[in-house]
Amino acid sequence: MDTARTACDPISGIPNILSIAGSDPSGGAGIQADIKSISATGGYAMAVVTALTAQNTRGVTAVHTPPTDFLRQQLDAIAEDVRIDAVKIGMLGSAAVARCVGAWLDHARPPVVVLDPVMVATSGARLLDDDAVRAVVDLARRASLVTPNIAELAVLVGADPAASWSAALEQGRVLAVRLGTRVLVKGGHLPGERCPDALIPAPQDATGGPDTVVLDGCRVPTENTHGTGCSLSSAIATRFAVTGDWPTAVREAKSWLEGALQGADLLDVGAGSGPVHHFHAGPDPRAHQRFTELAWRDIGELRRNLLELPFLTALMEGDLPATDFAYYLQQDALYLRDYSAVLARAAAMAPAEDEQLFWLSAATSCLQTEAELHRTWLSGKTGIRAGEGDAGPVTRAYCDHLRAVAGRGSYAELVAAVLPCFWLYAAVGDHVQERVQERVQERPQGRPGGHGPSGPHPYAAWIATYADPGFAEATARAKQIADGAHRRASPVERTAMLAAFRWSAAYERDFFDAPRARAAARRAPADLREGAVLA
Ligand SMILES: Nc1ncnc2c1ncn2[C@@H]1O[C@H](COP(=O)(O)OP(=O)(O)O)[C@@H](O)[C@H]1O
Ligand SMILES: Cc1ncc(COP(=O)(O)OP(=O)(O)O)c(N)n1
Repeated sequence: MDTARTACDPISGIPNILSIAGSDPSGGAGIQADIKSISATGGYAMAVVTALTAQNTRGVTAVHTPPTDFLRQQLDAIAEDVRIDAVKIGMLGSAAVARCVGAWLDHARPPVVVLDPVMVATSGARLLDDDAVRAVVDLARRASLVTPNIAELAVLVGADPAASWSAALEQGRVLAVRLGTRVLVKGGHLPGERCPDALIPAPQDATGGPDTVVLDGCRVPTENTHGTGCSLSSAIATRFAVTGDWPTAVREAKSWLEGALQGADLLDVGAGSGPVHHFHAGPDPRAHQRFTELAWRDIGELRRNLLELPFLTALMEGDLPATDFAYYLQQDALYLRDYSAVLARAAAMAPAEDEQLFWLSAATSCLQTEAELHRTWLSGKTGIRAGEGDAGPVTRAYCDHLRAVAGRGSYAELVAAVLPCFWLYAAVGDHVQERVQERVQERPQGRPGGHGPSGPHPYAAWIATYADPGFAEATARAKQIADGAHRRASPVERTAMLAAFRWSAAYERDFFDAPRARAAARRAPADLREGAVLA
């Protein structure tokens, strides 16, 4: 089974996940748990029923298995119409059902298959007859990931259930070799305060590939653990379809499940082992809010600090030291070159042509602005030539942050990371323009704004560049794109967007403060300067 990065719908970012599993009418396990889990973790859920159980939180009283040709019709109906980004397989019940699903996998070839080899429910009820185990092993060879619990792991390797974490890991390794696929060993049924899981690579991956990844977790003190295996495997399938990385998918799914277990006692469902709270995080309230509103509010204090920076006050007053201004321009020119490359990356990741074109044009105008900075401001007025000078610590950190998001983050995260450069710069421009106008009205004869008793404003021409209507338009479009990306993002991505925006905003503020910080450092006694050798 091909396990390369999946391509879920690039526009919505919502993958289509198919659960092939049994029905648990009490809603805690089976397809009912799968649908809740897939939906809660950012996927679109589909379900094909393999078997019907009469079940509640205390146990299973009957199982009805519909004919396998009807199962095949359900599977074909979906595959003929819908792009399937990942499949999760749960209860199969019989060898015939397992073989039917295996034949369909060979035919439909979905890109990702997560198999939870359900054999026994928490209540102790058998959910797989004896001769079906071989058929499930056969099916497991076609899976991208198999997620047995301790008892199922023992059956699959033909041994007694592991009594310790190290024994479970050993059985997991044996199973991965036997099946030729990756295995998630789950510590849920072992004693102890911790509840680790471990992702064991497929043998072909293990040669020079990734090592076993242990994902630690704390044990949530609750009796309500019905359906944890179903919920976890569905969440992993969903998060893998979104992220394309197994350790990330398992980490995100496990962390979400921990929240669902913590919220389980809030539910009042049945007298036995109750279900977990799939929607513990609620429908993400941020889905209905604009990113730009959330983010702007989030950096309220930072914005106030930025507008009060001595650099801006001195710029407006016209008494900013020329060396500080030159340093600022020089760092800006260095920054713009990297920023342009990051914008080009956003263009490459953009889901639609109009967004692609927007980022490409922004990347181009950065390079043009950089050239203009050198031509008009740097070489002429400060004697600094193009490419001269090193990036200072703030420029370096800001560019590193942007490059890291461009390399590792999603499109939504990258859009959030590049936005402050548009938006805060525009806000600084508006602020400076407004104050300058106010002062002109207060002191029509004096600075700033032209010729007064103390002479022309030295930065009037620079301040005038802030009034560029083209930049205001581009800022409005970048904000609109960020709002769209946020609407389509998963809850995890929304959090990452806010963090990326917050970091960039902080660097943006520090960027305007960098000339002052540099001048202060230069005034410090020699033995306190960076790199000083102390006797
Ligand atoms: N009490 C608990 N606290 C935290 N995590 C748990 C708890 N019980 C199970 N888990 C986690 O739930 C997932 C399902 O594990 P497990 O219960 O072993 O499987 P199954 O539900 O298939 O029997 C695993 O990630 C496991 O670590
Ligand atoms: C219809 C159905 N499918 C699977 C299970 C067992 O699910 P699992 O998630 O392994 O749940 P617990 O063992 O934690 O209950 C089921 N009970 N019913």
